[in-house]
Amino acid sequence: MRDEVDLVVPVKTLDRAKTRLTSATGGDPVSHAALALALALDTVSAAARTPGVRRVVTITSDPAVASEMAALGVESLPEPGEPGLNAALRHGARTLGSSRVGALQADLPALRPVELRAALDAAAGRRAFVPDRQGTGTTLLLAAPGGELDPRFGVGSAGHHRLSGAAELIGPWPSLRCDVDTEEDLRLALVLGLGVRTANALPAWTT
Ligand SMILES: Nc1nc2c(ncn2[C@@H]2O[C@H](COP(=O)(O)OP(=O)(O)OP(=O)(O)O)[C@@H](O)[C@H]2O)c(=O)[nH]1
Ligand SMILES: C=C(OP(=O)(O)O)C(=O)O
Repeated sequence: MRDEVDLVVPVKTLDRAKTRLTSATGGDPVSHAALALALALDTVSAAARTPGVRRVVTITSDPAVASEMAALGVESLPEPGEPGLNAALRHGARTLGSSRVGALQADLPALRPVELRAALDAAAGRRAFVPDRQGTGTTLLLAAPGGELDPRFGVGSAGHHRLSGAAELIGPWPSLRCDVDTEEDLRLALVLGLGVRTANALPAWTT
């Protein structure tokens, strides 16, 4: 039987999220929040449909995000007292107490379950990470079974995860490596095939 994994997905409050994408929505805060939410919902929906992913939990202090996730059947945990992305992920991983845990970024709107499954298989029981398409950031970090996640997300996180001893996984998984930070990333994700929520929240320039 396949090893099962529980995934923690961090989501900032929508009014602070995806600032590098602000120009894509013409500076309109309502459209921007809708796009940021759609990115996260499509990511989580694909992750939850991946065989062997037992549970997906978001970490967020935004009640609108928690409520939309609940409508998908996905539970949310509040942020811990300690600020920051890595603190949120450590808190989520420890709260879940899973036999195997991973952290997945919330901005993968083209994510295909078959590609996430292939990356989980490639980890083969190791603590491992998948770099983003530029090779500098990280889209997925997996703990070894029973091991600590030890997240080191932030600028240059691929290098930090590599230095921390995590195995680097690079495979034919464009949808897993295409995190959407900028308009250029959004255009590429559109070509790969966006999830339905992001497709519906796209700014006018894409149509
Ligand atoms: N819960 C939580 N999630 C965070 C925090 N910081 C970043 N994230 C999430 O971590 C993921 C990766 O962050 P980034 O790719 O930098 O996204 P972002 O911070 O929304 O985008 P920028 O504002 O453009 O930097 C996104 O899903 C964010 O929502 C945090 O402090 N708490
Ligand atoms: C926080 C990260 O995301 P990005 O580089 O996309 O901001 C990361 O990759 O560690």
